[in-house]
Amino acid sequence: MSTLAEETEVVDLGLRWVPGFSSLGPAFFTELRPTPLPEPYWVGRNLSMAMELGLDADRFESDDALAAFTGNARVAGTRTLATVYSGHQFGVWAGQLGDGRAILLGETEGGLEVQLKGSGLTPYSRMGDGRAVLRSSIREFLCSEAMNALGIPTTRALCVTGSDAPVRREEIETSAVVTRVAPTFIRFGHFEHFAARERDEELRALADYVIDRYYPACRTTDRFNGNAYAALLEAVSERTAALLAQWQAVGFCHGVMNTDNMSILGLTIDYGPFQFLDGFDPRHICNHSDTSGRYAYNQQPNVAYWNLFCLAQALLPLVGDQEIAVAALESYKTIFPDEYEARMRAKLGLPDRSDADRPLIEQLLKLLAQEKVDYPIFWRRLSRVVAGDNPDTVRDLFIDRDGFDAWFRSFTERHADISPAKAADLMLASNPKFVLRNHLGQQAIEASQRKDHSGVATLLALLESPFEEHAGHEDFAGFPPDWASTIEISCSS
Ligand SMILES: Nc1ncnc2c1ncn2[C@@H]1O[C@H](COP(=O)(O)OP(=O)(O)OP(=O)(O)O)[C@@H](O)[C@H]1O
Ligand SMILES: [Mg+2]
Repeated sequence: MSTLAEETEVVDLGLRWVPGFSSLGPAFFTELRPTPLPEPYWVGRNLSMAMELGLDADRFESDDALAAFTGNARVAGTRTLATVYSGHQFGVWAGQLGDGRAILLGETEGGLEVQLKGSGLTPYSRMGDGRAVLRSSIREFLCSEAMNALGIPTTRALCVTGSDAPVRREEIETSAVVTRVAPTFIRFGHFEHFAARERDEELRALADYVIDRYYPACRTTDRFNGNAYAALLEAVSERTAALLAQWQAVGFCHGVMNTDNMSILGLTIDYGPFQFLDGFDPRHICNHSDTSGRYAYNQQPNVAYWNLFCLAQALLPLVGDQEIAVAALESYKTIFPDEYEARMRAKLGLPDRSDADRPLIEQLLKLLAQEKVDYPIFWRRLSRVVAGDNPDTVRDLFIDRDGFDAWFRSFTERHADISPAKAADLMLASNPKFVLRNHLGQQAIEASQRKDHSGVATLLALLESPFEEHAGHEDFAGFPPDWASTIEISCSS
């Protein structure tokens, strides 16, 4: 851990910083400096994120930026810190956790927090080394941006820097730092931390901060007799429901839905063992360490609700009434299915809702699951069929042709009164051609490990506009190779 007394180079990135999270006071964090990494190099840079941050493109390419985003130089105007949180991991109370390898640089004037993940030990590192490996940093970098381009709320990623400094996981790997961006990185676990310690004053300060900054409408609501904390719980619950609907519709498995990995803003956070489904298997478990399948794909909506229940428990001292707290979670049960159905309707090219939609979706999912049909390819091909391609391109994905034909007849009947051009447009904008499948990430990672970072840049460019055709890049939109199923992604990162 670098103490504040040590002197490091100071660089000016031309960004203006505001106190943000640090204004909450020292009960919420430890102020400290990142630990430098030797001889850093660029692995990936995201120019569009830099523009959103207000970071000048030339400055972003500079050695100053390389040093700043590795944690090797101090950024003028920042007060770097690691925050404390607790959480439930795999359904069990884990006690104090905290940013064990993430250090907050600060918040920009534009209201975005910038955080370095993998930047060294903190008081919350427990048994860890404070580092992140290149492999997992590239995955986080690419997936953050892929999710954003899919329109799914997420923390963002500005860049990845690497260093040959060794880190020990199952084997020796090299280190990297991913620079993440979000309005706030506050998690359910931050609230659980102060609730578990019965520190109501800090709990209230945190809730007030979150309401004032991110949910101001909770102050003026009539819901729950004007109980702002119940309104906050309801708002978080609704955002989480909408997020989960998007994950399920796109086929995203998070892999570690612990309460410390649940964003108070309903953002996807902590890209560890995540996976986009290849073949559609509702029981798919993407995390090799998740032996019981607690976080299997089809469990995610229920787990999110369970996690919201933990948040409700944490907020109970502020809400003041158990019945109100439970009532504030109630809308999850209607918003999740409604949002999910809306997403699936868009994937099916249906602009308006009908009672026939739910059975149409359910029958399709049953068919897809029966044969583990490739999920992204099915949807993209179906979109192209509505745009004019031969239906056999989809039919050929199924062994049970009769089953598919019966479903396709219902699908065609449902489309009878819909303009094919309109439906095709909706489908091609709802069913991505490019998703960050495990094997694509793996290829880019292996090249980067050989110091060829061009694969990261290529993937980023495709994933930043995943609904475009990108002629000449068909290889990135094809079936996964056989070896893809042997990739094991665990919590080790
Ligand atoms: N290599 C490490 N060194 C120190 N702490 C770690 C390390 N890996 C994980 N942790 C800590 O263990 C806890 C659980 O880790 P988890 O995998 O959920 O998070 P993470 O991937 O480190 O980060 P985040 O949730 O910020 O994306 C967190 O407190 C995290 O900071
Ligand atoms: Mg985490």
